[in-house]
Formats: sequence, structure tokens, C-alpha cells
Amino acid sequence: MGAPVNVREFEDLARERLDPVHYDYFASGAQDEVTVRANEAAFARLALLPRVLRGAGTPRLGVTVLGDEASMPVMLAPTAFHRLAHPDAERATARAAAKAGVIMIAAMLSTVAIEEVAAEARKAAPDPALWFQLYPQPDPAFTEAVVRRAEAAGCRALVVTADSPALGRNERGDRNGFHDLPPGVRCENLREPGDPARTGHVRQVVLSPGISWDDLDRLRGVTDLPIVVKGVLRPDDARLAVERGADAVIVSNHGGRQLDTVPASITRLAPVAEAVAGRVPVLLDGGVRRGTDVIKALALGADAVAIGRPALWGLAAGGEDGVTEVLGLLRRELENALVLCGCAAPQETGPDLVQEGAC
Ligand SMILES: Cc1cc2nc3c(=O)[nH]c(=O)nc-3n(C[C@H](O)[C@H](O)[C@H](O)COP(=O)(O)O)c2cc1C
Ligand SMILES: CC(C)CC(=O)C(=O)O
Repeated sequence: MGAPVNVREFEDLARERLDPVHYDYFASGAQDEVTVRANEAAFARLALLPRVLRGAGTPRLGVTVLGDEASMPVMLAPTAFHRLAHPDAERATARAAAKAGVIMIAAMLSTVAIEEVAAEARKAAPDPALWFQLYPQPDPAFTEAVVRRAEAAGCRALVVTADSPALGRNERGDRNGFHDLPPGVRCENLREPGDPARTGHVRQVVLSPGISWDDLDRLRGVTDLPIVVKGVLRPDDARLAVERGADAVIVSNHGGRQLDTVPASITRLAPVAEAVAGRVPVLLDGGVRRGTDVIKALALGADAVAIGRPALWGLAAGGEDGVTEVLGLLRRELENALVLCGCAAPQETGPDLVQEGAC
């Protein structure tokens, strides 16, 4: 195959290069994977209604989210275990994101320690925008220690994953017997505090059924970082998140990996954005594969979108260069979609650009 010309072809290349068990881990979702398919299909069901003769010129793609300037409204969603995609793991992803000027949400379940992820990002850009995703742990002292590490590493927002009071049922994983990381691959952020020599124990992550809005309050007491609630699908929860002090929300169904048969995230964006009513930024992830998907999300109320699997396909296909290429593809596609819609910037999009169910 020649060089991939779109994200789908990057997935094909990644599938060829990856251990099939690890490909399945990245690609799969919960149970029948209804929501995985729905996330992409729902974008295809939305038609774009471009404006003509607007003289908008070459679009500017930059946005500012929670004070972080990004070169485009596409960020990296947190995804676990990059070492399974490429030996350079999160180091490569961080360099590519920083070089591209996009915001990276580093996963708590990273196979490279957050300090090292941040150091690699800084090699590529002087002031990289790095956020940290957190699964609050039942042990508040350990959670606080992880938050302190993220702060000290220079992370500028805390993304709390709210859709995971338990792990979704992943049948591909069960079929493959994929329950443990390979020898030598560890979640480096889960080491016991005070283990700088990295000789000691690494905790198992706990996805706690007890997670509640109180955890958000507790985190507020622990950190001054902006707190982003990830995994909101309902207007009532979005309103609660804002009332409980969230600084942004991410409309997300975890890429269809948690509760199967929840709706495609793009179908929940407009109701959530309406409930939030501009009080905090609204972000979206799930099924974004094209520049046209990005513009549809912007039009329906997102300040930016995040990509999960596409970055992993880039990483598996070509390490740092692969992630760079995926981000470049999406940038070129978004710029093309904006200019063809007659928009000079992401901020110029609105719901009039999108028509439901017509293609
Ligand atoms: C392999 C994989 C691992 C993920 N790990 C995490 C994680 O550790 N924490 C988290 O909040 N979300 C995680 N997610 C969900 C992503 O942050 C994001 O919601 C999802 O991938 C977006 O959908 P997309 O892959 O269709 O872009 C993961 C997703 C994938 C595919
Ligand atoms: C091990 C999991 C909790 C990581 C995750 O969030 C996922 O694979 O979707």
C-alpha cells in the first residue's frame, strides 16, 4: 500500500503492523459494538450546507480552550497503553502533538510516566499544551499524589473520566484472553508514591462504582487546575457538571467502549451545548475521522473535538511521524472543509451549516 491518504487507510496500515490482539484492543468496543459503529455512521448521516460567494479567504484554524492556544480545534483524547502500538509509546505521541501545536490529554494509564511525557513534549515545543486524564481512585491520598505529579509535570487541566464506574464488557478482549499487559509494559503513573527508582509496586487501576459528584468536589479541594468532565451525554448531567464547578465538559461515550447501545456522541452534542449555554467550553469525541466531521461538530456547538483511535493508528503505522501525519491530514481536511463551507474560522460555523439525515 502507498502512503495513507486518510485516517481509514492509516487504520488499514496499523492493522497490518500490530499484533492482532493489540489491534483488537484499540479498535474494539463494548459487546456488540453498536455504539462504535454508530459514532462514525452518525457523522455520515449529517449533510453539510455550504455558504457560497462569501469571500472568506484562507481559513484560520486556531482556537483557545481553557486558556490553551491550539493550532486547530482537534485535540488528542486520552488513550491507554501506547506502548502496545509502538516502542516509543506516549513519548512519540507527545512530541507529535506538541510539534503540531495541538492539545494532548495524557492518559492516567499511560505506559510512560507523565513526567517523561511532558519532557518529550517540551523537546518538540517550548510550551506544550498537556492535560491529564484521571480515573479518581478510591484511595484519596493516592489520587492526590497522582494529581500532584500531573501538576508538577506542567499539565494544565485535569480531565476526569465520568463514564467508567466499571469497565465495559469487551468481548474481543475476552475472546483473545487479553487481560494483562505484556511483561515490561506498565502503567507508570500508578507506581506507589516515592518510588523514583521505579523498582517497586505498580497499583492496579480501580474503576470505582462509587465515583460521584463528591469526587469532583474533593478534586476541587485538591487542585487549582481546571477540571474537565469527560463522558457526558445528557443535558441534565451537563447542567450538574457546570453547577458543580466543571470548567469544561466532553460529550463522549468513550469511543463505544463502555455501555454499548448508547447514542453516537455527535447526536448528543446539540442538547448538551444548549444546556451548557456557553458557560463553559463543550468538547466532543467519538467517531471523528474526517475534517468534515470536525466542522459538523463545531457547527453543532463544540469548541473543539478530540480523536482517540486515529492517533493510535498513526502511532502504530509510523511512531511520531505517523501521529504527525494523521494530525496533518485532519488539518488539511478541516481547512478544506471550512473554505468550501465559506467559513474563515472555526468560530464562524453554526447549526445552519448542518442538515440532518440527507446524505
Ligand atoms: C484504546 C483506547 C483506550 C482508551 N483509554 C482511555 C482512557 O484510559 N481514559 C479515558 O478517559 N478514555 C479512554 N479512551 C476513550 C477515548 O478517550 C475517547 O473517548 C474515544 O477514543 C473517542 O473515540 P474515537 O476513538 O472514535 O476517536 C480510550 C479509547 C481507546 C480507543
Ligand atoms: C484499561 C481501560 C480502563 C482503559 C480504557 O479506558 C479503555 O481501554 O477504554
